[in-house]
Amino acid sequence: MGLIKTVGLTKTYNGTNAVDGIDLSIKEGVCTALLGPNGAGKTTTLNMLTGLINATSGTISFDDRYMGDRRKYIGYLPQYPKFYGWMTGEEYIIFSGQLAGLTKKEALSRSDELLSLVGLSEDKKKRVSGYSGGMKQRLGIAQSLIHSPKLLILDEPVSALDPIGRREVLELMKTLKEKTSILFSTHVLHDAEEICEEIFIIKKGKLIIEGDLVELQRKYQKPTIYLNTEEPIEDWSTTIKQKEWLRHMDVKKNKITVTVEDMDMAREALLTDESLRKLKINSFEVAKTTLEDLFMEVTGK
Ligand SMILES: Nc1ncnc2c1ncn2[C@@H]1O[C@H](COP(=O)(O)OP(=O)(O)OP(=O)(O)O)[C@@H](O)[C@H]1O
Repeated sequence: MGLIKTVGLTKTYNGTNAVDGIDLSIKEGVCTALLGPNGAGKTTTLNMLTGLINATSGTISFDDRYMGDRRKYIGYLPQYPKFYGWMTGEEYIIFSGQLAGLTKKEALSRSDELLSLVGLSEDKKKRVSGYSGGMKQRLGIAQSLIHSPKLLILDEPVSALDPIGRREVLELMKTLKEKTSILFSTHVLHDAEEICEEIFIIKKGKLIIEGDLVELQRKYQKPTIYLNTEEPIEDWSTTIKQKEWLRHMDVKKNKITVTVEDMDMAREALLTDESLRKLKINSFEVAKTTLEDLFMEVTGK
């Protein structure tokens, strides 16, 4: 079984399912992204996994090896973490450590270790109010690791950051995933593609695509021809519909997207097609669809 598994996970607010029967299995030793547009239900899902809110229905189970309250095994960084700006980074981590049940001495030593891990050793005596966005996120990640969790859950950890902050946090996540399983939410496919092995795409509370990132990238990498004509195309598609090389065709006014099995056959057939030759062609582009195309399509962007 996965490190954490949900069956039929559902959260209903005012009669509407914010999360609608999601079955997830988060693997150990893997970085997983929960992807989806705004309002898809990512935060609600993560909040149920962390135990911050209760599910309306469905179950959440942690691997049998980890007994008792699952919060012992989860480190969590919310989407909008709050810090005491007047504390130094070090004081904040020590304070968090003591809240997590460490003695002051243990918290001090753990804070040294964690602040070094997140690259904040040199700034540990500075007040948090003077930290950049990226530094604050890294401090938040250090805090979420205080009790050595098995699974680190990060809600949109880079969304609010400038490019430098994003890079800092993504690089840190790459280092952390070597030691800790990570589940993070994002609405940016590129972030997931950069650091994840597994992805779950949700939309309107439902899971629509899941699996190994490389397999999904391969699966959705299809040869495609994008055709653009001067005039809208009327009923041209009927000649193409029967072709064995055609996988899918989408005609929108003067734009045709033809996803094909065999690019050579398709190219030749299209370029010699009588009805097509009568059209004024503005562009004929040969490319490959990507997971990004699919993501854009399913998220309606
Ligand atoms: N406490 C609440 N009461 C009522 N509706 C809520 C509550 N929390 C979330 N929702 C609704 O549930 C849906 C999912 O919200 P959620 O915050 O989980 O989405 P999200 O994918 O994290 O979006 P974002 O990227 O904008 O944070 C939204 O329609 C939201 O308005």
